[in-house]
Amino acid sequence: MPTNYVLKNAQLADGSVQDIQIQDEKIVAVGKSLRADETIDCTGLVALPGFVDLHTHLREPGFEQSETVLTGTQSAALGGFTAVHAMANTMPVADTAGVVEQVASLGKEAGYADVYPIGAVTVGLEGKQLAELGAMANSKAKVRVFSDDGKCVHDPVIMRRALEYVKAFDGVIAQHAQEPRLTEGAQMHEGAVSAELGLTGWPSVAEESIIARDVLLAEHVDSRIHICHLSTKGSVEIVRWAKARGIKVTAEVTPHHLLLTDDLVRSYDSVYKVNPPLRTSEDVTALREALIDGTIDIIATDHAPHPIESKDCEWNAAAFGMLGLETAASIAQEVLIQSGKSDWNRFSQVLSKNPARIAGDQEQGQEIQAGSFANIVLIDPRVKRKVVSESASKSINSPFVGLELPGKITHTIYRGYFTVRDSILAEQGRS
Ligand SMILES: NC(=O)N[C@@H](CC(=O)O)C(=O)O
Ligand SMILES: [Zn+2]
Ligand SMILES: [Zn+2]
Repeated sequence: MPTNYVLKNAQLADGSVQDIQIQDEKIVAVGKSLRADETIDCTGLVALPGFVDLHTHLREPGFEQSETVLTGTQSAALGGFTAVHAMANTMPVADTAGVVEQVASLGKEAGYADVYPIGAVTVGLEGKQLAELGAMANSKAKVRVFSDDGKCVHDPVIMRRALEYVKAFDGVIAQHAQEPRLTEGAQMHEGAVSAELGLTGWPSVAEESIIARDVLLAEHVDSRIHICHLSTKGSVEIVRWAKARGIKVTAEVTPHHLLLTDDLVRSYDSVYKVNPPLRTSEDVTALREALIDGTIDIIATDHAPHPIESKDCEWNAAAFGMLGLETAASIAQEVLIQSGKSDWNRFSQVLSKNPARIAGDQEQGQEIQAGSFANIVLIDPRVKRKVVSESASKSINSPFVGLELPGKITHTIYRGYFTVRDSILAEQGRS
């Protein structure tokens, strides 16, 4: 593995074509006619800061038959990610310094990406008692993002305390906005399709009412709130209103909510079962516009692997969740670039710079310039590819299999090392 090489003639987010010289962990120069021990021809490729996923389920500890930190970060590398934030709904739950340190050290051992554990907000995700946020923040894992994802922090007093607590270390609460009483037994989006299929609906208001409450709570205690997987037009309007008012709210959208609608549920194929549910085309349009105009800050995958037996059953019994790491960039390209509505600069903001900023990741999301850590992804935007079910993930619950999507990740560079080269995963991460 050369520690001194040049990526030749790569197109940067601003459209300029440059050489990028990398030495050890860092970018040492960006310019023309750079030389080093090895040269990699990047003509036609787009070079961007490595992607950062603020919402990944790595499933370890406890659900290793679905995914492990190793397989999840391999999948991340193939998708162009150099950092992932691992959700806390593991077993045991990541609600103590011990568990978050374990997840962080598994990430280091694997060596494919920075793994930042997300700490639970409440003990056991039970919504009753605040977890030891300070102990997790002060642990070796230095947790800054806290979430009960999978469950909503529905008690407003606990939410208020959590928001107040994380201010001390500039942390953020990431809320899974789902009013529990309004979604009891819910199986899909509540609307025309659920009525027709006779499935219990998940009304948009169940998401919107929690977001409205939480932005107001965040304003009241002057803290930061992040909204996970925004999925409705109404949610977009509330976030837009809150931002205009100066409330410190950030929001994410998943690739699947940018592309797919509840019409797909007519197939009763449980690969389309997800929380929050796939919504209507009107919602998809609003989410796309919000991503482009900055109301939505980031794309986060909500990569949620499940074993075959949890999906290969009737709709009502199937687990919620879908894969996302290896297809996220293609969907971002479809929505931002192929649509002609945005550019690589915005692409890079929503998949790298903004998630790194929200989470306070110091060594991620840096500009491609001398002095930055060499976390870089190279994309061939000209390629069209049909998504196949083979992937590095241990699970196969991708709703995108069979679809033709634009773009291909050719190389992922994590702290100077290739985790993916010529679209092939390195056998070992950064050991
Ligand atoms: N998105 C999902 O449908 N499922 C997630 C939980 C979550 O993100 O809420 C999971 O952990 O499987
Ligand atoms: Zn969630
Ligand atoms: Zn999730």
